[in-house]
Amino acid sequence: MSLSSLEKDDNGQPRFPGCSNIRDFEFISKLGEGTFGEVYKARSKKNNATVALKKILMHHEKEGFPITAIREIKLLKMLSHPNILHLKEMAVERSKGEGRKKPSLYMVTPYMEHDLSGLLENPTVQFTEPQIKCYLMQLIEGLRYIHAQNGILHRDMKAANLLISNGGILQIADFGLARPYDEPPPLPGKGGGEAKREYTGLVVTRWYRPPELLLGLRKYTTAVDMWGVGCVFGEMFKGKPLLIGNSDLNQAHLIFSLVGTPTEENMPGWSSLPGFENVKSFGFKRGNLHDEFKEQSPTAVSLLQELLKLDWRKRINAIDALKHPYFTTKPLPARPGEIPHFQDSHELDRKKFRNQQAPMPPVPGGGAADNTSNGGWASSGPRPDSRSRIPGAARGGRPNAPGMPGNPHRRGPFPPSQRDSGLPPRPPMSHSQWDGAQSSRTDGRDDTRRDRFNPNRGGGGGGGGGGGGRFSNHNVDSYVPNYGNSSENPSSGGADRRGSGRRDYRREPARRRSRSPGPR
Ligand SMILES: Nc1ncnc2c1ncn2[C@@H]1O[C@H](COP(=O)(O)OP(=O)(O)OP(=O)(O)O)[C@@H](O)[C@H]1O
Repeated sequence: MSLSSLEKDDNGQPRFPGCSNIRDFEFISKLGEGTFGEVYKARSKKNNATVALKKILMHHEKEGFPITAIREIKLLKMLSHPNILHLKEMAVERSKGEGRKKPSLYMVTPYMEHDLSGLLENPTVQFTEPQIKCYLMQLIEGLRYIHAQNGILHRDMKAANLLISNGGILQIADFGLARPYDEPPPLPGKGGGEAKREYTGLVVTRWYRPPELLLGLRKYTTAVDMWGVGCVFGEMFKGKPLLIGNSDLNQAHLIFSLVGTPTEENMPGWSSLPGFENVKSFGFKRGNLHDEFKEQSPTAVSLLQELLKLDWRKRINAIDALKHPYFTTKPLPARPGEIPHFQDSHELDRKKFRNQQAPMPPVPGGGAADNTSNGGWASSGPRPDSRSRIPGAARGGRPNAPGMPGNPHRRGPFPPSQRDSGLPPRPPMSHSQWDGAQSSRTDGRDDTRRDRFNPNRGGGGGGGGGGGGRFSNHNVDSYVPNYGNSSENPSSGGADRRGSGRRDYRREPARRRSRSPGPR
């Protein structure tokens, strides 16, 4: 196709298929701000559709289009599933009168009213068990599609990357760290299987990072995403992230406190992994998962245990997880259309939620009062039965906050002043960032929160263990990527954009990035 044969836009610029001009959209508000993109709510002037526009940030213009964005676009274009965010098109923004300045690019996706992290933070929202089952099932459906049907690893499973519409549909988003998986897809009854090749270890946000990655396994599998599912599942019950580690070592400690310490029986081969030396002195722990989730049903705890298995080869895969009795035991999963509408809740709304008044008492019949201008229930569907509301899944503030009365598993209707102090911070950043980088985040989990972060507040368990090596017992990671190994150089790919250090690429020397092929 020649340029001259293309349709032209209002400025006489060629209009590529699948690519709009940013002026075709009216910006409404900012939804999110990640390391690699800013996300806005907008309306299409062409068809009035509400969309999300993710601006691809060109931190280092000279180096061209970021590899993470190329990967994300390529994968999202390839995938088509109700539980995977749909990339509708791209939009170009050409700045006027700025000479040869490169245009900005936006990914255009349907607008989703919530992300799971924002929804869990919304004090007016109370999850019911059918609702949790409904979201969890859709999450696993999405993963079965990418793992078993498309051979893709997501590698950044976390609540903030799970988008939820007011129609009750959950979609997996943020494929910036995803990659094709070069092994046979998972098979029924075979857990995660084993990988033959090595991949970069600098993936997955710390709180959702599985034990094998923390211990340095490079031949990892789709089971890394399933661990994240277990963390998200637990988070839906608790109303806050399940394992809030303040360093990689502390993360491992929290994991072992919950599911027990590794042995050659429950995690064969663990003593040969690079991180072994640093955790071997932790001392035996049986794991307190049953206690932590004693209010939940036996089938819920059973599925949680399957997802949070130390042995990645035996960790349940997406195909088998969908067949777990949890989904066929009463209360049954809600149908997406039955879930009530909630006030829009994104990561950036966290600040707003923290300033909100104490929540209204839940309206009869479950769910929560909607305090948006239309007031009350915006739901078109029936409200869930209040009897199916689950213990421990109550909403409104971080449990376990100092001085909090009542059940530690419960997100009770605490006054905002108390909630405010109790929010978990984002996973801490790398040492270099702690040394004074200014953050551009404005979402209430902004980096300034690190000043207030109490390293001993991570939900039980101290660092322990020896320093150095893969882990250290400081409040920062010693887990620094080795840029000497070019085949594994993660620096421009974003592998470390979060996770072990949330390294800020804007601060990486350009010469490192330019050689980088991104995370592998
Ligand atoms: N289609 C969408 N509809 C509504 N909100 C969205 C949409 N896409 C993204 N968001 C919001 O923007 C946030 C960041 O999006 P995304 O994770 O894709 O960007 P990112 O730059 O990779 O962020 P991070 O570095 O924090 O992972 C999401 O958590 C969500 O709150």
